Amino acid sequence: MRILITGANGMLGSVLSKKLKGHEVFAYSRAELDITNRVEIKHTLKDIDPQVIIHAAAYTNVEQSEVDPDKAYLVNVIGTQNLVDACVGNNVLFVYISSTGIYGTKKVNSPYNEFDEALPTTIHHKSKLEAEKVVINHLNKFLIIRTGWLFGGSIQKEKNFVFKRYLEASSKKKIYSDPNQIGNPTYVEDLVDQINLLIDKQHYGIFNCVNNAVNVTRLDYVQKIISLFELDCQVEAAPKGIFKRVAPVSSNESAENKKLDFLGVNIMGDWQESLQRYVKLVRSKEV
Ligand SMILES: NC(=O)C1=CN([C@@H]2O[C@H](COP(=O)(O)OP(=O)(O)OC[C@H]3O[C@@H](n4cnc5c(N)ncnc54)[C@H](OP(=O)(O)O)[C@@H]3O)[C@@H](O)[C@H]2O)C=CC1
Ligand SMILES: Cc1cn([C@H]2C[C@H](O)[C@@H](COP(=O)(O)OP(=O)(O)O[C@H]3O[C@@H](C)C(=O)[C@@H](O)[C@H]3O)O2)c(=O)[nH]c1=O
Repeated sequence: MRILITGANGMLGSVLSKKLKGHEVFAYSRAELDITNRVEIKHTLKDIDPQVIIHAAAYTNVEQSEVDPDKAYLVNVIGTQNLVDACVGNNVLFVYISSTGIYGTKKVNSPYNEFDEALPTTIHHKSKLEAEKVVINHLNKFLIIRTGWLFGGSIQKEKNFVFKRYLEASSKKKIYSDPNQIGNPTYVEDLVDQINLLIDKQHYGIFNCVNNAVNVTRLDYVQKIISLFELDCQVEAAPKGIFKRVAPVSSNESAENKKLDFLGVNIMGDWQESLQRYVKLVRSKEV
């Protein structure tokens, strides 16, 4: 299949670009294809005539989106609209990468599923939900993938939470992490396999796609990262106020893959096992 990938320089996009072997992949970084450039989008899609578009480009700075909402809406909503408009009338499968952060704050400590209403609380997550609506309202062949707390890929990527914690703990005896926010640390390699399976099996619609994690806090996550790197550093619960955020991010970004389970196609494994595989790669300098 001819697959076009946006955001190819990002944490997810770069792994998608490498891993979707067996397909004819056309991967574009921002420098090669800016999704806010409507004319460029139109020409590229006409030239490539893709059968699948995996749209992994986004403005992902949650904090900065509160300060500059126009930037978030321009890239995330209008950028998606530009791609969608160029697909209308073509028989292309559009895969949009969204976030479990869109569910908001209604549930306190139980995971969100696809039948929960999305009530986002931050500009970033509002922009992600608006983009979902653009896809749903204009296309009939789409996959919306709601994921969260991604890790993996090159250690140089800005969004690489795992490697950043490794660097921090390498130079300190004690670090802090948030004991109040829960979510599902999710390995990009697993996510790519899951997306590939959904495409192969011709499933369409909205899917939560996260690694299996029950009531896992950022503190649990960072403790596990540091223990897998075998660093001599204590990870303690951050006192209130240490991680002051501009964005009112939900303290519950956790989710379950209910629809994948119903359909018998959930191949997302346990987060700790996936994290172990990734840390092993980082330690052997393979990424
Ligand atoms: N990281 C996470 O924990 C989560 C991510 N997601 C979603 O997954 C997807 C991938 O995110 P992730 O890889 O982690 O994030 P990254 O920030 O690593 O990647 C996003 C990529 O989008 C590119 N981009 C930004 N603006 C434009 C533009 N105008 N035109 C083209 N490309 C652009 C960036 O380019 P450049 O490199 O030049 O800045 C970057 O490479 C996104 O849709 C994100 O919302 C969802 C939930 C959690
Ligand atoms: C630095 C640090 C942060 N934290 C906490 C504070 C804060 O809640 C959070 C910040 O991490 P991030 O910057 O990765 O968080 P954030 O940008 O909010 O991460 C997100 O990415 C976007 C794209 C999404 O869609 C979200 O759903 C989410 O997965 O982690 C720790 O617990 N320990 C630490 O050492």
